[in-house]
Amino acid sequence: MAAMMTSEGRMSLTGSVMSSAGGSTTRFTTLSVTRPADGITHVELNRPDKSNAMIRAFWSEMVDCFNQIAVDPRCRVVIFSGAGKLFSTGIDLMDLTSDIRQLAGDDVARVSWNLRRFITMGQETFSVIEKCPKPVIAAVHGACIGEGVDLITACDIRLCTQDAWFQVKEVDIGLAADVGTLQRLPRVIGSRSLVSELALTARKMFSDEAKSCGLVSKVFADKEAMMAGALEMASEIAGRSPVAVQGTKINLIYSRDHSVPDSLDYMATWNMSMLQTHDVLKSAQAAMEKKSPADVPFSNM
Ligand SMILES: CC/C=C\C=C\CC(=O)SCCNC(=O)CCNC(=O)[C@H](O)C(C)(C)COP(=O)(O)OP(=O)(O)OC[C@H]1O[C@@H](n2cnc3c(N)ncnc32)[C@H](O)[C@@H]1OP(=O)(O)O
Repeated sequence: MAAMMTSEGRMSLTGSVMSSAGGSTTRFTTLSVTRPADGITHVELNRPDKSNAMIRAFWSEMVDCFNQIAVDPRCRVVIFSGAGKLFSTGIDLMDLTSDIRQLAGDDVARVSWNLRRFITMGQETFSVIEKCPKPVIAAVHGACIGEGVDLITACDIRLCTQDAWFQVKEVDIGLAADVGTLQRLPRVIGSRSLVSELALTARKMFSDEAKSCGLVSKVFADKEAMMAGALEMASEIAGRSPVAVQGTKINLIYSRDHSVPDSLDYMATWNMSMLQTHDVLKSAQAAMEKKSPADVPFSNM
């Protein structure tokens, strides 16, 4: 697959075409996938003229994209952002109404069955981020609404710009959020009271509050500064042992969903093989020699 420099000086995997480890290629219409530096994949929501509203093609493209990233040994960390003036206005409202109207089934059971499949497909769109062992850094500017919040709560790290705002908007369009926010947001920000307030009133939460409640870990002056910060953070992660990094993501998510004893048990089983990696010896030696992990060549995984 050809790699080339974009007009912005980034390394591009031929625009919105992504190659899996096996060499097959997928063309995305709603996502742009580039490689700005070694080990770093940048996935960008790419419908800027429609405020990155999420259409049905986006759902399946997300699944394909993250399943490919999961097995791409060249990718060690992902940055996720939105093209244009804002991150995303959530589900495409035109799509939503036509999808619901066109649901097949000649009685209530069959219509419900198909609606359930539709909802679980929507859920998988964002669950794939969590299932992908590579850490994902969400970089949010401007509005992040509805499904945009579903998306970022499935990411591992969230950054935003000073002008960013977040809105759990679903109650305003007559539904209970059903593709991840109600399940993940309470685990991201500690206060269930705040989660309930945001989800029940659909009020906007601006960047300062997002930082103080822990939804984001850093706020940047503007998008340029945020993307530079995201790239710097991604480089820090990409320079470390992929065995350590991916094991950390997987075990953090496991422990979020299980008891401490169960998680410790899982961890012990995980590391009984992973501790045998060469990366431990290499890293320990580098530490003794006062070298940075970034100076140690770790093979891809
Ligand atoms: C199974 C799953 C079921 C449902 C899940 C739902 C979760 C959700 O996502 S709920 C949230 C839905 N989103 C919204 O309610 C936001 C709608 N958008 C807005 O309110 C505004 O766009 C805005 C954020 C206030 C920004 O306004 P402005 O700066 O004036 O831009 P616009 O002119 O409105 O937008 C530009 C362009 O984009 C189109 N667009 C924006 N958002 C959506 C959207 N969500 N769906 C479809 N289209 C959208 C807008 O129509 C404009 O298009 P033009 O062709 O230029 O008119």
